[in-house]
Amino acid sequence: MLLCIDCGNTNTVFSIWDGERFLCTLRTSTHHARTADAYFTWYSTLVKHYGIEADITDVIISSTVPRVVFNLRVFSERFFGCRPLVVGKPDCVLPHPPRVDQGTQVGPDRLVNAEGAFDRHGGDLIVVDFGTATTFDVVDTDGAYIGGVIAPGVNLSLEALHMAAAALPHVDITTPEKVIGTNTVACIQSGIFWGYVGLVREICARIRAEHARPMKTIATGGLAPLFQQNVDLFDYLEEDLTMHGLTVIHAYNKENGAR
Ligand SMILES: Nc1ncnc2c1ncn2[C@@H]1O[C@H](COP(=O)(O)OP(=O)(O)O)[C@@H](O)[C@H]1O
Ligand SMILES: CC(C)(COP(=O)(O)O)[C@@H](O)C(=O)NCCC(=O)O
Ligand SMILES: [K+]
Repeated sequence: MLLCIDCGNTNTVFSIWDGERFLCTLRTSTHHARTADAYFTWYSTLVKHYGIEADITDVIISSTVPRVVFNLRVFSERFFGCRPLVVGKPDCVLPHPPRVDQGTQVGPDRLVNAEGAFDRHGGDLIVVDFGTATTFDVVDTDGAYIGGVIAPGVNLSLEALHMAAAALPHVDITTPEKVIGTNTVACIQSGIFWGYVGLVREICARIRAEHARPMKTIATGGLAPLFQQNVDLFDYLEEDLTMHGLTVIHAYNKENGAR
């Protein structure tokens, strides 16, 4: 069985793939100082809790935080006896190499999203990932990642308002019913929610105009469901897109990779 690990700047997600489906999805906060032993204590407790018989033979990691990879490697080697495949490292080959400026280090999560989305939908796609950052990944007709857009994430923007303005409280994001807020919290929620709706619409429209071929949009990431509820922004919402991309890249490396 394959253990897929997606480490974002906020959350680290583990998912066990048995070759046909994901048996479980486990989430913890991302923390570079977490040790291999701490990962295993957390992981084995939850796997036992869910009654899963997991025989892990392979591990694949995508991490937007380079520092966590060391402990995840140790975790994989110590507890499953396998050397993990790490997206972005030279020994991990991609089915569709990205076409970007030379020397650019594309976030591995974005490359994984692109592969996952192309596998499910074919080419000419915009993947919108509502993570710590809100990213737009553009997938060309042949499946290559060809660039995109990085905007500040929803929670990051909320936190920035709170940090910089003495009278503004910390607010949780929701879907406001009205635009005109009649109290401070409602005003902030409206600004962030409708501001992001506008951001997504405008950026997608401009990408489409530049790309010149019809494109599908796919949303993923922790906060994607919030934006799918009331407004028609995306063709598909796929919460497991990054995990699916990891299974695609793993299978490709089994067939074509250096090991
Ligand atoms: N169900 C949820 N409700 C509200 N906020 C969430 C939920 N899931 C994730 N988040 C928040 O959404 C943001 C993005 O989460 P995630 O996609 O896990 O980010 P990353 O991949 O960058 O670690 C984070 O700020 C996280 O706290
Ligand atoms: C843009 C990101 C910070 C998004 O990370 P996330 O929100 O998933 O934690 C990450 O993909 C990254 O560090 N990218 C490197 C630069 C690039 O992709 O061009
Ligand atoms: K992400």
